[in-house]
Amino acid sequence: MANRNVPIPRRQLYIGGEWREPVKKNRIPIINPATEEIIGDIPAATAEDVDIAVEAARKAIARDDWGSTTGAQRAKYLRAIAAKVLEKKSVLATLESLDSGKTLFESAADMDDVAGCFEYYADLAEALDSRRKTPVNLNSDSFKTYVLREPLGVVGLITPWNYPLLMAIWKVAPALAAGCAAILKPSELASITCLELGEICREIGLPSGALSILTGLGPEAGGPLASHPHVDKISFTGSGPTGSKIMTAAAQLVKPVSLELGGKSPIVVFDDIDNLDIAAEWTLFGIFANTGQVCSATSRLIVQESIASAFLDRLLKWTKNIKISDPLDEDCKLGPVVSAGQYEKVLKFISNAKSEGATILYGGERPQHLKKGYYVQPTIITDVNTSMEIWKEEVFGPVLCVKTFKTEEEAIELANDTK
Ligand SMILES: NC(=O)c1ccc[n+]([C@@H]2O[C@H](COP(=O)([O-])OP(=O)(O)OC[C@H]3O[C@@H](n4cnc5c(N)ncnc54)[C@H](O)[C@@H]3O)[C@@H](O)[C@H]2O)c1
Ligand SMILES: C[N+](C)(C)CCCC=O
Ligand code: NA
Repeated sequence: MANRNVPIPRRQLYIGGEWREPVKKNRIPIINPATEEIIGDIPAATAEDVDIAVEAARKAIARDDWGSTTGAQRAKYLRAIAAKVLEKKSVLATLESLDSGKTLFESAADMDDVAGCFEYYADLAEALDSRRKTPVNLNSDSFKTYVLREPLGVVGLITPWNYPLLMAIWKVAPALAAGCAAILKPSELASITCLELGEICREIGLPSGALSILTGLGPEAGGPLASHPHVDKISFTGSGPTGSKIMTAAAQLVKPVSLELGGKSPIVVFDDIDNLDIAAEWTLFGIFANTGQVCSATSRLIVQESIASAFLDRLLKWTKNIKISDPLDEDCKLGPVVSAGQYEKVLKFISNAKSEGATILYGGERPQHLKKGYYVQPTIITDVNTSMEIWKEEVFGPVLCVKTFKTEEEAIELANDTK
């Protein structure tokens, strides 16, 4: 049983290796989506704090204790972070569930992935040393030529709430492995574990300024980071519309940018499948894991007409048995969505689908046994056509839409019918 009373640490911004109150002293409430209660608050960074963090990052790169490290030295820091994450796994997982509504099982698995990711990039950092300077043979006596692999500089990392710590460290770990100085701006909807990463970096003695963590709102903290002239690259994971804004800001400075955005992935089930149960299990996993809040969620089921009825019967039977509860409950399989905004958005998608003529085969509402919390029933929608919003747009919630096909060509065309 999880300890629901894990205290929520009250942190400041993590800048230049220390905790620093935001210049404007503002804070943002932390809401537990399972109870709708305010359980703490996080600091809200603004452009002024971004300036301070960028300065700290530039200093780190100029200092020998970060700027002149070998990959092997940086790998030691990454492995120390991984070990601390595992040591604190139970508390971190509980904090992640309280903040984001993820089931405790999923949060714990995320923490294993976080540690694994730091280990993976530690290996790559070590491997970098022998490749840092590779000669290039130009068949010329007049020139000596090399390829030098160097860190890019200061990198800004802006991340979403669906895997709060995991999506952040998919960027932090490679940036540190490469020897960059990183500034992380996590999502304001779930930042607790990212701030705890700051505490871990302090505990293991990561050189100051190698990583700063600025919590805060997108336009107020993420915006100034993306458009800062001394941030050499932006790496962003989040929604398409925000990605487009980030790319626009970066383009003004011809700044490199990586974007990992949303999706509307298909899962295709053919009638020659050996085991319908396994297909049903993966279909449910694909759309209901993390309450459907996954960029790669398989939100469109495309099933061959001849088995559609039998397959849907099976899906329906299992969907009705999914345990929806507080994510810290044992055996919880479906927690709430992350926020009131996300809850409204998901319900609106469902009501729009209904008005466009689709059938809600199952779900579509708040579960009756839960009076509080941003819970949505696992939902299956049929009688969908390809011009409907539910077929085209990312819901980012526990909502599966279904279409049938006759031929393989038709299945492929439907699968690829996405922007
Ligand atoms: N491709 C992937 O690997 C992947 C992984 C996880 C999530 N996602 C996508 O993320 C989306 C859900 O996440 P979200 O709701 O947090 O996305 P979002 O775009 O609303 O926010 C992502 C981040 O951008 C920040 N932000 C918002 N406006 C900004 C602005 N104007 N300037 C700078 N930063 C700004 C937010 O504060 C947050 O930190 C979904 O579309 C999902 O598919 C993709
Ligand atoms: C592989 N994970 C852990 C499901 C992460 C998916 C990232 C997108 O939301
Ligand atoms: Na939260």
